[in-house]
Amino acid sequence: MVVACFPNKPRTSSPLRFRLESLLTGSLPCSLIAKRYIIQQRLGRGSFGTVYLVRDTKAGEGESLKVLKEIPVGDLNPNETVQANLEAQLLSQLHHPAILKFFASFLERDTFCIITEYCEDRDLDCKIEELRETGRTLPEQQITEWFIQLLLGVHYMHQRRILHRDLKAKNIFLKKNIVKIGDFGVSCLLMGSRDLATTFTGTPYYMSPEALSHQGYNSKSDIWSLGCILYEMCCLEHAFNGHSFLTVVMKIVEGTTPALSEKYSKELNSVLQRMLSKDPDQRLSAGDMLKMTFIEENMHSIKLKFSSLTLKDKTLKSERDAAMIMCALQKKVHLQTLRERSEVQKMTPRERMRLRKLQAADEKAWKLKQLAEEKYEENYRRMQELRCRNFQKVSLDVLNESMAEVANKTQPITAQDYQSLGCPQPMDKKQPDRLSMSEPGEREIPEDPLTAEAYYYEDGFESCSDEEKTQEDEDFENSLDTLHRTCGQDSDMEAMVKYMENVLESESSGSETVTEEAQEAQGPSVINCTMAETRLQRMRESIMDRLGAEVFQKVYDYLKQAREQQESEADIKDFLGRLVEKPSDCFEVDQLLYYEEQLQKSREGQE
Ligand SMILES: Nc1ncnc2c1ncn2[C@@H]1O[C@H](COP(=O)(O)OP(=O)(O)OP(=O)(O)O)[C@@H](O)[C@H]1O
Repeated sequence: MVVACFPNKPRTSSPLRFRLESLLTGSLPCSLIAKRYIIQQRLGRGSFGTVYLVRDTKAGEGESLKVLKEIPVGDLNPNETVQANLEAQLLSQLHHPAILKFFASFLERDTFCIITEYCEDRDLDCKIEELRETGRTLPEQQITEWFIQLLLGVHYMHQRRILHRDLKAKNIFLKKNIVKIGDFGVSCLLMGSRDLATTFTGTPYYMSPEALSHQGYNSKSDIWSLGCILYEMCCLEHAFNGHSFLTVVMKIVEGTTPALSEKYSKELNSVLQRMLSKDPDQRLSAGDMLKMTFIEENMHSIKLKFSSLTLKDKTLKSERDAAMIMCALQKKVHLQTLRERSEVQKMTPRERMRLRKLQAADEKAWKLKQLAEEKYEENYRRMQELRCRNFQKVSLDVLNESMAEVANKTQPITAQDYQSLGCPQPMDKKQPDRLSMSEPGEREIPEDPLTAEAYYYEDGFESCSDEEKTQEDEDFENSLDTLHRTCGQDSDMEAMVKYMENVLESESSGSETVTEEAQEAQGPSVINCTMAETRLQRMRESIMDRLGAEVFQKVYDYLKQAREQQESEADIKDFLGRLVEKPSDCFEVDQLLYYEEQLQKSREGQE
């Protein structure tokens, strides 16, 4: 085995990385990245670069949190930069609810930045780890639901001739029970060649036999990785496990296909077997699997579930919107009252007096109306009582008598009543009243309650309705506008329902295999071997962090020699057991050696 060893020179931070870290630690004042992103927190570090949660200052409400992935790529020439941006543009045009949205990318000096959707419920790997730690498992229904979503996403990308090359639980993100595949197409965007992308992108546990034995990568290789993820969701451990890199590779290439426990349906197990077939030609494509009866039946029930959930969501949303409208209205009324008050302060004393009089009249008119109503009701009630009592003796005389009685008993509104209310008594044509005299122009207050109410309003207040549009009116209208826009947005669930409908209705399965050659139609990928070196350097740093620099060097030197001399697995395990607590901790050193060898080979091939 030819091994290329790279010097462990310390990495110099890129200017952008330094800036991002400074922004995060607060040593730099809050500033914008690419004129729009503000860093919020560091989410983690992957094998290519560091990931940050950012706020997009140009995004709409509820859509401002995004993810920035910064990847050091070394110096790129202008052609490479243009090509990288073109490929990134292509990725940003893909829309599927099961694919992590790729918003934008930009180059800043030697750092390539990718902006994607943010998934607040973390990744599937974290979820599986959490389940394992708490001794729980996922019910088959949930597994099938997530698996079908993944299948729909993979199908969508394969139809567009885009391969993932690194499907793994860590690249599946969870967002409100919707799964989203991250980094689709990114490997080719970053790697210098398809060969490099194939070799350096995959994660051993998920790599297909053909990818490991360099027999080419195609869409069926993504299906293998998806099968490994399905197994992991059911069993909470890798489908192909081992204490060393080589053991895992041997199990993948030559070992038996793992099966699910009895706990899971035989249909689900059969899907898994078809995905983990060693021969890529025997493996089903995403399109083929979506046409399987078991998958179709489950898709139907998920579609129904999602439709009813979105309906419920919409009802809740309408209620929320109604509350929002109410709140906006109350605010508007409150602001109008305040404005009226300030108008009053601007009035002359004479105007203010007139206003006070109008308000008092208002109050009195209301009280008068109440009083008239009460009297009217009382008279009516008495009349009814009387009618009842006299029902037996219906004679004209008696009736006349009764009516006279009623007339005596009814209580017309007296001058006293008016006085007690402080209201002017209506002008009596025969006997002009003192009060009414004092208010020239006042007319008679009618007995009818409604007319009585209107009595004092002849010289009413100015109406607000025909005033100019004010700021609060605009705010109010804007809030309705926002509401309207939000209502029009399709949720991920609705989009997923549409994709499911399309797949269920379509005749063809789209079963053809997407090969690397077909994918070349997109144009060559660019960002040279630097990415591979970056990845190896990151691996080296991460192993050293775990084992310590000294132990790492010992393990590295020993394994390099042992692999060259083809020593037995048992001997290697025995020796490593004396160097480290768990020989499996050396898994990544083995993997590093393998990658170094591959990179050396590809360099020799380029010369
Ligand atoms: N879109 C995202 N939303 C939420 N968290 C994210 C997102 N992308 C990445 N992360 C988190 O950031 C961390 C680093 O992610 P990244 O994808 O760079 O590395 P990785 O998946 O751990 O490894 P690799 O680089 O090999 O794929 C992980 O903890 C991941 O869960």
